[in-house]
Amino acid sequence: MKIKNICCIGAGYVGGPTMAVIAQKCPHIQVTVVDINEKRIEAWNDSNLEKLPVYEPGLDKIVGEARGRNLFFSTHVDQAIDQADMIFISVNTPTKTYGKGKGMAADLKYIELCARQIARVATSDKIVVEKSTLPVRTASAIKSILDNTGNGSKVKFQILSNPEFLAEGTAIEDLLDPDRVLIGGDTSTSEGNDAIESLVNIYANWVNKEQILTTNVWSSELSKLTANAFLAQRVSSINSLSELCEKTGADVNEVAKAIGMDSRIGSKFLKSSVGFGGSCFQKDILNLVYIAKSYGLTEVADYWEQVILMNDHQKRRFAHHIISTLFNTVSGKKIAFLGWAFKKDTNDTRESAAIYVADELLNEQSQIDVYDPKVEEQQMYTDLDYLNTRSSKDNREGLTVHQDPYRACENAHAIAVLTEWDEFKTYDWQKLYDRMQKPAFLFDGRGILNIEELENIGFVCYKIGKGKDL
Ligand SMILES: NC(=O)c1ccc[n+]([C@@H]2O[C@H](COP(=O)([O-])OP(=O)(O)OC[C@H]3O[C@@H](n4cnc5c(N)ncnc54)[C@H](O)[C@@H]3O)[C@@H](O)[C@H]2O)c1
Ligand SMILES: O=c1ccn([C@@H]2O[C@H](COP(=O)(O)OP(=O)(O)O[C@H]3O[C@H](CO)[C@@H](O)[C@H](O)[C@H]3O)[C@@H](O)[C@H]2O)c(=O)[nH]1
Repeated sequence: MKIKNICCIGAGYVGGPTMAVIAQKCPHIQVTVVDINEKRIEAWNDSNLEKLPVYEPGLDKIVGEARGRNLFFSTHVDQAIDQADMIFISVNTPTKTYGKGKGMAADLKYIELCARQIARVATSDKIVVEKSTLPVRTASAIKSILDNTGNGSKVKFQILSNPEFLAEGTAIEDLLDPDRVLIGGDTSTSEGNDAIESLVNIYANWVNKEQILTTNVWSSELSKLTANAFLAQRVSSINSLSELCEKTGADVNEVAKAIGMDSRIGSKFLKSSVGFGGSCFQKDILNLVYIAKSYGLTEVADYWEQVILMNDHQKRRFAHHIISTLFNTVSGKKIAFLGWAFKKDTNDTRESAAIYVADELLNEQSQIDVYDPKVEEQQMYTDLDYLNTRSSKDNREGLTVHQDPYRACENAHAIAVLTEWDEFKTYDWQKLYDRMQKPAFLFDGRGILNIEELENIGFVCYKIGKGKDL
């Protein structure tokens, strides 16, 4: 089947950039991205490309090129579903916050709503593509809803799994030049194979066929969770060793370089940090743990859960190190945060380590002053309020947001680097030092600053994973 019209449900961090790239690379296909969030759609349609709801390097240019030509953002979900030959579901699948599986399982209510809506609205055959990250075997639930509700008896549906592997901050490069594209489908029927081929042909407009991998649906669904678990495991592994480095006089960056040069290990994802964040790693590993438990695989579940426990420890450890270094009290002391996003080059803050470190320090009655080049003030308060640790009013009193890093650091007792934004390396650190309380402490949670230079200025420095010479 030659696809002419695509609908994507969910205009978020995945739906927006992914569809923008498909539209740019396939001018012959009309792509409509729909969302129930009117504000988000308005922002995607803003004539000022700096106001797009997702910040990603290079995204503005691609949206500018394709929008209005064959890329559209709309709130008319039913209409877009009905017109499409292929529907991507790219809605959020957060960790459940209630009921059975609370705190572990993926909440699939948005996925189910989409499936029911497609079944209700569709009047012609559709290929439905799972773009969201889903527990293994979700496709069978979607198929059952599609086949048994609405027009399901008259209209034929094929379900594909096409998980997205882009990382935020590099989404456009990842989409334009992916390591692989994974497509899972019903390989046992000719209709299933035709559907797979339709999607392969879309990606083949810019991705080499050798990099487009086709599998059965369950392998595809499980590979996504597995990839994230392996990546996060590397970060937790190196973070666990950062603590040992600090005790023994080793330097975690040197250790990472030394082991990463072994081609069997590889050098990527070995950067020790204040802990991984982002909307995916924690959620997807918890989901994997939940699935393993639900099959009675206790050892498998415990093995992967440790990746999360290590990450929680790393965030807490960083906050406690700040407190103990500042003479065991931060009450009334001003701590400047450089960075709030979960990594550089994104405005996304979901599960950012900064939120948890701030929460620990606010519990100790510290005053926090934050500067982040891309995160909006309101988002930081929403992140803290979401934890439900204290009142909104207390969060606003405890945390102040600045537009200027030098103002954020003025009179601070300490600076903590929580995100690895490149601009932090270019600051006039002497000027920052001069404006701070003394001793001026610096906690580099991302290992990006030149500690020797900062110590020469007079800073008392802590760099994650760097032990003192014994
Ligand atoms: N963020 C990433 O880097 C990333 C990468 C790969 C995969 N994923 C996966 O992709 C999925 C989406 O993630 P995201 O970060 O884009 O989420 P997001 O929260 O940024 O976007 C999801 C959007 O879906 C919309 N939505 C929810 N229900 C809807 C409905 N019934 N009809 C129309 N719109 C609806 C929401 O309003 C929201 O705008 C998740 O499953 C996630 O795990 C995310
Ligand atoms: O060596 C490293 C690498 C990453 N991180 C941290 O790990 C988190 C996640 O980073 P990254 O994986 O680069 O960003 P995400 O956007 O969360 O992307 C991950 O999650 C996505 C959602 O599922 C997947 O699509 C991607 O392939 C996967 O990399 C961030 O806090 C990083 O700072 C480290 O601390 N050290």
